[in-house]
Amino acid sequence: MPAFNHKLYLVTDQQACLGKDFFKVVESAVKGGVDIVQIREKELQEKDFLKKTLQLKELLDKYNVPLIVNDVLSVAMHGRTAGIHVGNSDLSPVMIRMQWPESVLGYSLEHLDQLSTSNAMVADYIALSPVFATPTKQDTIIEWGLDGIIKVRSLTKYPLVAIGNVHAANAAAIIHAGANCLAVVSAICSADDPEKAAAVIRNEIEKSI
Ligand SMILES: Cc1ncc(COP(=O)(O)OP(=O)(O)O)c(N)n1
Ligand SMILES: Cc1nc(C(=O)O)sc1CCOP(=O)(O)O
Ligand SMILES: [Mg+2]
Repeated sequence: MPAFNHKLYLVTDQQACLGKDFFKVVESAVKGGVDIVQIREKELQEKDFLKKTLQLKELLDKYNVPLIVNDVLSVAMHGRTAGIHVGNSDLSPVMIRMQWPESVLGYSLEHLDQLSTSNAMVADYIALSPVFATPTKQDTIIEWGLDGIIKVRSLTKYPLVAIGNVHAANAAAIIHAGANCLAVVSAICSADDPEKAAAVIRNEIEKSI
């Protein structure tokens, strides 16, 4: 199982880029301090998803930043990416681990009782889904909040990724509560200056660990 030592995780969203060039947004975010990227495409057919993934991987390889694919195992594997993120409506982490043992595998935790399942156990990191409610993804079940992070932290040593309405102003509190990594969509993708936005969040993280 690869170590997951990342701190600032960009989850891409073409729409959230608000018309800015997708690849420039990602490159700027990496220059600002993003150290892992997930490509999340809900509208693209598999062929186009793979094409965009390969293009993004070529860019990220120059910075030695790993690329994770959301949901689609075939794209993640054919794109020779670092791994995959799945939630509870996707192919299960247990099935993925059997087919792709060396992948970086992320799993979304939506209930406390999922923490002791084999799906959580085979993952490399656990995403608190969502830490705060967000307009970017509305089909969520709970809101972990800071108390939820503290609770999950007390029960597991797995790396915890906080996602959902994460931005510069709450970054320090989320890290202090016990998250290892912050995952961000709109606070970086929708910023006028994604490099600066990433740098400010990264600085908050570094000050808080
Ligand atoms: C880092 C990270 N955390 C959580 C999610 C959400 O995954 P999931 O619950 O499968 O929902 P979708 O992203 O597929 O809508 C994520 N993608 N990344
Ligand atoms: C992709 C995603 N997954 C979530 C989850 O709760 O599992 S929330 C989310 C979107 C997070 O966007 P923003 O940083 O703009 O709030
Ligand atoms: Mg999913």
